[in-house]
Amino acid sequence: MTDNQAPAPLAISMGEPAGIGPEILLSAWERRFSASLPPFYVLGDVALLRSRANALKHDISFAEVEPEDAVSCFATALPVFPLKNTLIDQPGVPSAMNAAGVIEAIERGVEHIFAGRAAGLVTCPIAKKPLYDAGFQYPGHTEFLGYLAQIRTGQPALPIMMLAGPELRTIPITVHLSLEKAIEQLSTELIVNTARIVAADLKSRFGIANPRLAFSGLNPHAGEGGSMGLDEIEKIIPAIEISRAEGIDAIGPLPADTMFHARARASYDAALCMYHDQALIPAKTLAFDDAVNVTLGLPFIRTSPDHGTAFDIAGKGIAKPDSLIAAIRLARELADNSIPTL
Ligand SMILES: NC(=O)c1ccc[n+]([C@@H]2O[C@H](COP(=O)([O-])OP(=O)(O)OC[C@H]3O[C@@H](n4cnc5c(N)ncnc54)[C@H](O)[C@@H]3O)[C@@H](O)[C@H]2O)c1
Ligand SMILES: N[C@H](C(=O)O)[C@H](O)COP(=O)(O)O
Repeated sequence: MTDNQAPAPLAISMGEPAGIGPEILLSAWERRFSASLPPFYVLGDVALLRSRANALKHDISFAEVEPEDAVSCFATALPVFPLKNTLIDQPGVPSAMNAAGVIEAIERGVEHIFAGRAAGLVTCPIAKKPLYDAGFQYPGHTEFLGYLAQIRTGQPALPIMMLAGPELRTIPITVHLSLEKAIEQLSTELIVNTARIVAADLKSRFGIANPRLAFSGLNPHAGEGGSMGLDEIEKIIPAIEISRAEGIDAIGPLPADTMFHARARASYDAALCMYHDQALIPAKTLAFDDAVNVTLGLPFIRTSPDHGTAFDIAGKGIAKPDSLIAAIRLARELADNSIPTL
């Protein structure tokens, strides 16, 4: 970007076509003025978006564009960068046939960011199963984006999932694994590496000068002194001690059942949790409509709504765009405030 150019727009991948991604995109664009949304373009399939708009009676104009033209047409038409792969339009019925297009949208978003054509990537939800059925090797966006960053920079990436809502930020240290495998994967090294990235990104991207991190226990009552499990003594406490020695303001291990009430939340800026549900249940319970999934540890900005594909309501026109709107706003804020690392 030069001094007299508008900042690059945000790219939004359309996500799973059979889910609510297409319709929340339409609704978000319709609220572009009332919600003061920054310009964005969709990496998607115009025919599918148009057909969903017609079915749901949205009166929307579409413009097939290159990213550079998205800002100028954003006020009057929903800008769409067309994918090479076409997508089947069957709300509520996911198909592995759409996997190539779903993956292409994410890849192109990253390509546009590295080319300076997009300021950040917002991803609409994907369903993991149809992608796995088509041979996709990554648990979700988070790990796939880490891979894409790594092949572009040549640097190893440890992408970290964070759910950020108005009152709580949580990080699952292990993510899309069975509980049994999550416990196996949990290690002092993984906890320490995660804490380093969280502390660094809360400083550089979220403007928190000295982030306070709270670590959960794994077992009931954080192990009750070793009588309900040894993971706290063997893995978590050593990780907290290493983090403190590195200058991170770290507390814990805290019993996970009592660390999310309002008074407890006031004592930290982010909660590092040992497995997926420990982190995502409080985040989504407190702020399902407002929380955003942010990937830390990447050399670019990526946000996403906190919810999934919601097949049960896809195509019905009742999906709320609020979390997507929050994800768009946060991506713009982070892109504008972060120190560029590309
Ligand atoms: N970022 C992502 O890509 C992402 C995130 C979470 C889940 N998923 C995927 O989504 C699929 C479905 O997951 P799930 O059923 O556990 O969760 P979900 O978030 O899709 O749905 C849970 C419940 O919330 C409702 N809901 C979700 N979003 C809504 C919205 N915007 N407005 C109104 N109601 C909404 C749904 O109708 C459903 O009743 C899975 O395949 C999962 O892998 C993807
Ligand atoms: N576990 C996440 C959630 O429920 O919000 C999720 O599936 C998203 O994962 P990716 O952003 O890695 O696709």
